[in-house]
Amino acid sequence: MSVFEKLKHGLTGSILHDDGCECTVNLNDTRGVDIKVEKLNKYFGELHVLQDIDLEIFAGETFSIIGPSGTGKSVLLKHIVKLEHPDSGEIYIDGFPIFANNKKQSERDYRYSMVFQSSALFNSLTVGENVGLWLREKRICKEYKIKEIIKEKLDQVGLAGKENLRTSELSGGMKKRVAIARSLAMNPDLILYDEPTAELDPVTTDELANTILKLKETTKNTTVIVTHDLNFALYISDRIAMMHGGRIVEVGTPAEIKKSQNPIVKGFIYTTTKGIRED
Ligand SMILES: Nc1ncnc2c1ncn2[C@@H]1O[C@H](COP(=O)(O)OP(=O)(O)OP(=O)(O)O)[C@@H](O)[C@H]1O
Repeated sequence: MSVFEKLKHGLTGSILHDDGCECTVNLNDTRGVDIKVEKLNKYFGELHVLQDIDLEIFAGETFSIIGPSGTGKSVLLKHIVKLEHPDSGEIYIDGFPIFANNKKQSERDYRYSMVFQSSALFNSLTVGENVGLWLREKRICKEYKIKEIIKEKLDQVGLAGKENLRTSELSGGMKKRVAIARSLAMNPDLILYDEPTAELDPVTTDELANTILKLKETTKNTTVIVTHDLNFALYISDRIAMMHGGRIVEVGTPAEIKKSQNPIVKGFIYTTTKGIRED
């Protein structure tokens, strides 16, 4: 399977040194990473999709990028995991320029994973097989340990005991949770979600929001979410950036975004919500 195929299925990683524990990678050393985007520009032909993007996402925070359709949110997210390359500018992860230098950053690189809009599960596999796929493929842990990890991750997303269900039997919300459990299997330092609430009904969206909030209590990773679901972003984020026309027009806490006097932000709030959830 090509790297791109793996990424399409939310699988990724950065597999490094053997630390002599029961897994070839020490999965317990998760940290949150700091992301600094500096003067990032991207063109697709004549289309200037990202225009001088400057942004800092702090280690461990849950950060959402909101904005109307076609403003470059997903393209920005793809740059963070190097699925796209900029025409100019740089992204620093923990101070390390990811485009300027291909050398390994330190003795312990960072691990990341992405949850795609479609969940992108393998339908021919069971829930447990989907969650353990990356660990098995990379032979990261012994089989008994992989089973433990699958159980733990399914527990964390509220799917305890569902290992043997066929993926095709699941509802959209359950698929999304399995996709998250699979992303968590490697204990990533950075987890990215592309439109996690797309295709979910309001109740399932609420459940997903609570799952992500609960995960925050037990994981140290940085979380970056691209969404046009403003209520969802306000509910789960530490901070939010609003994108419009390829630019970042506002960055702030949910309370600051709600009170923003920026006409673009006000317009977005007005047109996308029928009543913003109170704190
Ligand atoms: N690989 C590509 N080649 C050409 N144009 C692209 C490519 N990827 C994205 N675009 C264009 O870049 C612009 C921004 O796309 P992007 O997917 O980032 O939007 P978005 O803000 O995430 O909106 P949505 O929620 O609708 O996906 C769009 O006009 C899109 O058509």
